[in-house]
Amino acid sequence: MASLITAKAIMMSHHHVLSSTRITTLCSDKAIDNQQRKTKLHISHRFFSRRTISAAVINSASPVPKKETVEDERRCHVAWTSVQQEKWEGELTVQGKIPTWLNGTYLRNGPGLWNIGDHDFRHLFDGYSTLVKLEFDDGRIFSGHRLLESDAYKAAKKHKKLCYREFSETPKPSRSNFKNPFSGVGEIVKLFSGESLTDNANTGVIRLGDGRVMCLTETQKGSILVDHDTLETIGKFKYDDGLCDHMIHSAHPIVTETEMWTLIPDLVKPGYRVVRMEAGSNKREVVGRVKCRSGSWGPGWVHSFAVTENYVLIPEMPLRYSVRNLLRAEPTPLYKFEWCPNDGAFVHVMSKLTGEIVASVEVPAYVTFHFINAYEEDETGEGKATVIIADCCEHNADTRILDMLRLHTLRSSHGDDVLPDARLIGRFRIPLDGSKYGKLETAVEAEKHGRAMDMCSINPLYLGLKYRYVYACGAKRPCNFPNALTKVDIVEKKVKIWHEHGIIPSEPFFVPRPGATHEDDGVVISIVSEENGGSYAILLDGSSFEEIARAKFPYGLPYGLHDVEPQLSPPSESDTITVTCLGAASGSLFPPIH
Ligand SMILES: CC(=O)/C=C/C=C(C)/C=C/C1=C(C)CCCC1(C)C
Ligand SMILES: CC(/C=C/C=O)=C\C=C\C=O
Ligand SMILES: [Fe+2]
Repeated sequence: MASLITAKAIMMSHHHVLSSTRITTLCSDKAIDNQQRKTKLHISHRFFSRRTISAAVINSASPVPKKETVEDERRCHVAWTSVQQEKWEGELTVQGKIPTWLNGTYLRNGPGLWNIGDHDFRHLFDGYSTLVKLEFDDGRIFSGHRLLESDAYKAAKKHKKLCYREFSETPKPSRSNFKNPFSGVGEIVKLFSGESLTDNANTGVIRLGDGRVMCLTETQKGSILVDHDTLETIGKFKYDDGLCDHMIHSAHPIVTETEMWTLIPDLVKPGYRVVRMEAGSNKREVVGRVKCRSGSWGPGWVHSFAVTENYVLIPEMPLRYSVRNLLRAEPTPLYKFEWCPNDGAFVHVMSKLTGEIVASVEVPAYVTFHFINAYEEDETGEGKATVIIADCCEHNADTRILDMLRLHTLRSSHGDDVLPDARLIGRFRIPLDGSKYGKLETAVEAEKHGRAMDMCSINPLYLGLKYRYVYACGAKRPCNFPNALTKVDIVEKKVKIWHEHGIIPSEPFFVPRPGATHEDDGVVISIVSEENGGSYAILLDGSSFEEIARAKFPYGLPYGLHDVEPQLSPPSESDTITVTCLGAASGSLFPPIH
C-alpha cells in the first residue's frame, strides 16, 4: 500500500488540531464500525509513518459508544465518517488506462468533517467543506484533499466549539448570556444581519470564466476562493454590489465562459432576484425580480435552478424558507423550511435579455434539490419556442428526504431499504402561450433506476439545449442512500447501472472527449467510498458505462457533494483540457499547470 504514494508530495499538513493529537480518531461519531476502525487505523499509521504525527489529526477521540448504538456501529460506512487529517497529497496507482486526452484537474467539494471534538454534527450538510482533487497528467493521477479554511471552521478549531449556525446546528449561547434577558434579541439581530450564519462553503465548487475557483454554499458569505492546484484557501469572494444584504443565494449558480447566473431569494418580500455577473467582474447586476405567487411567508427554497438559451427558470417550491423555523434553536424535521403544498407550487420563466416574466405557471407539488437541464422547444414548427422543458431530480413531493440525510440515520441504516422513492426525471412542461398551468411528468420509469436518483450531470456542451443523457447516482435496492452510478437515456428510456457491493459513489462528472460527435462520447469520473473503509476514483466510459480505470486512495474518503461546476467552451480536437458543465451537478477540468 505504501507504494501507492509516490514522492510527488506526501502529507503536507503541519498545523492545527481541533482538540487531540491522538491518531486513533477517524470518526468521533458513536456509530463507527469497529472492524473498520481497525482497518483505518492501520492505514493511518502507514500514512503517519512518513511524517510527524502531531500535525495531522483533526478529530478528538471517539466517545465511548452507548449500548444502544452497538448495532449502529456495526453498520457505519466510511462515507459518513470524518476525514482523518486536514490535508494530504500523493500519487494514486492506476489500474486500467486513463485516456491520453484526459489531462487537467477535477475538483470535488463536500462536507468532510462532522465533529468538533466530541460534538457530533447532526446532518450531512453540516460538515466542514473538504476539497478533493484528481489531477490527471498523462495517464497518471495525483490526488489530494484539504479542508477549506472558512471562518466557521477556523473558529471551531480555535474555540473547540461550534461558533456559527450551520444547516442544522446552532451554537449554544455563551454562559454569560444565559441570564441575559436581551440575549435572545441579540441572537435574532445576529441572525438577520447574517453575522451568525456560516460561511462553510461545503456544497459546490465553480470555475468562473476568468479562471477564479470558488467554493459555495447557500449563504452569500460562504463564497470562498481557492487555489485549484494546492487547494489552499485564498479568501472570501467579495461581491462588489449591494446584494449581500440578502444573505442567501442558490448554492448552484450557472457559469459559462462569459457570465454567471444565480438567484437571490428575498425573505422579507417573498420573491427572487435573478442576477448576472460578467466574467472578470465581482459585481452582480439584477436582471429582474419575480414575486412569489403563494401567499406563504417565505419564498420557496432554491438550492438550484435552470437556464435555457434565452430564459432563466425560477422554481417556487412548496418547501419554503421559514422565519419561524430559522429562529428555533432545535431543528424541526424540515430544518429551516416548512412544507406548504396548499399554497401552490410554481415555475416562473424570465427573459435573460429583458428581465420580463414570460411565463408563470402553477404545477403539481414537487421537491427537488437539483435541476438537470432545460431547453426551449418549438412544437408548432413556426420558428419560435412554444414550450420550455425543464428536468430535475424529483423526490415525489416527499420532504422526508431532507431528514433522511441526518447522519445518525445514514450511519445506522446502511443496507436497510429505507431510502424514500424518487423519480428521474421530473420533467416540467411550461407553455409559453400564457397558460396558467404547467405539467410535471415522469420521463423515465423510476423502477429502472431503483426508484432513487440525485446528484446529476450532463454533457456540459448541452447546457440549455435539447439533450439525451443524464448521469446521476441511482439505487440498487436495498439501500438507505443512492449506491450506484446511473446513465439514463431519456429518448430510449433506457438505464445503465454501474454498481459494486457496499459502495457509495459521489456525483458522476461527465467530461466530453475533444472532437466527439456523440453526446455520450467521453468519460465519467466519480469518487467511491467503500464498505470496507477504503475509497477509489473511478472512470467509466460515457457510452458503454463500463469501467475504464480506477485508482485507489490509501485511505477512506467520505461522501462528497458536487464536482466543479459550469465552464462552457467546446473542446476541439487539439485541446488537452476538457471543460464543462452545467446546472446543479457539473464539473470541469482545469488545465494542467506547467
Ligand atoms: C450542503 C448543502 O447542500 C446545503 C447547505 C445549506 C446551508 C448551509 C444552509 C444554511 C442556512 C442557514 C444557516 C440559515 C439561513 C437559511 C439557510 C440558507 C437554509
Ligand atoms: C445527497 C442528496 C440526496 C440524495 C438522495 O437521494 C442531496 C444533496 C443535496 C445537496 O447538494
Ligand atoms: Fe446541491
